[in-house]
Amino acid sequence: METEPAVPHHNAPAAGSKLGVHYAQCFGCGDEQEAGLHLQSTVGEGRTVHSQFTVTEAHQGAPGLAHGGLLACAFDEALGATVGNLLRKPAVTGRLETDFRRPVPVGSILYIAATLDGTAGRKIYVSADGRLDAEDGPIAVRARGLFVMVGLEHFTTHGDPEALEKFREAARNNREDWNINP
Ligand SMILES: CCCCCCCC(=O)SCCNC(=O)CCNC(=O)[C@H](O)C(C)(C)COP(=O)(O)OP(=O)(O)OC[C@H]1O[C@@H](n2cnc3c(N)ncnc32)[C@H](O)[C@@H]1OP(=O)(O)O
Repeated sequence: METEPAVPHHNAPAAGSKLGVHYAQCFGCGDEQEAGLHLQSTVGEGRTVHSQFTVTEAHQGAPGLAHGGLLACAFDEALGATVGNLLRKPAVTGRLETDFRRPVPVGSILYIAATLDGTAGRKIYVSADGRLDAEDGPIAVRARGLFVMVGLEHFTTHGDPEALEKFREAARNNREDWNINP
């Protein structure tokens, strides 16, 4: 199947919009996960989303340095936020590749710029660069993801139905932040 340019949903938030927390318990962005990444994202021009996260002591692998798997988590979140908010269709990560180019010290801020690269049927291709301490800082991590669009039954069948209902209630009350309906 041929890859086509990804076309943002007509209700996708405009450039400059700050994206809210999509789920309070999410390790990537949730505000009820004390040791989580607390990633914050803003829609950029075109098919881009800019995210930031501050590396804390809770995120270490080696002393004073971020754990690689945790950095991959930040990219999963940043890419997922890009897919979810620009396309406004439920999708999950099928494949995530990360290139670790420089160590990321505790205390640094990672600036992640993600772009929707294209779609092919249910497949969504998305990629991102993570730069150290400034939007034009040196690239520390690069990632490419393949997300797969899923029906809401993916979450009802495999997830926690009670938590999902609370999530849907929050989404109904805050449609501007997140819309789980395709
Ligand atoms: C705002 C939101 C932010 C959220 C950020 C966090 C996002 C996440 O972390 S999601 C959690 C992690 N991911 C998961 O748990 C997903 C687990 N995997 C699954 O449920 C399934 O394997 C799933 C849904 C991805 C695909 O299964 P299924 O629906 O049966 O589709 P399937 O036919 O296998 O694949 C669809 C297409 O994707 C392709 N594909 C699926 N997985 C991969 C992969 N790993 N590599 C390459 N291609 C793949 C298939 O080849 C197929 O391609 P084609 O249409 O060309 O034949």
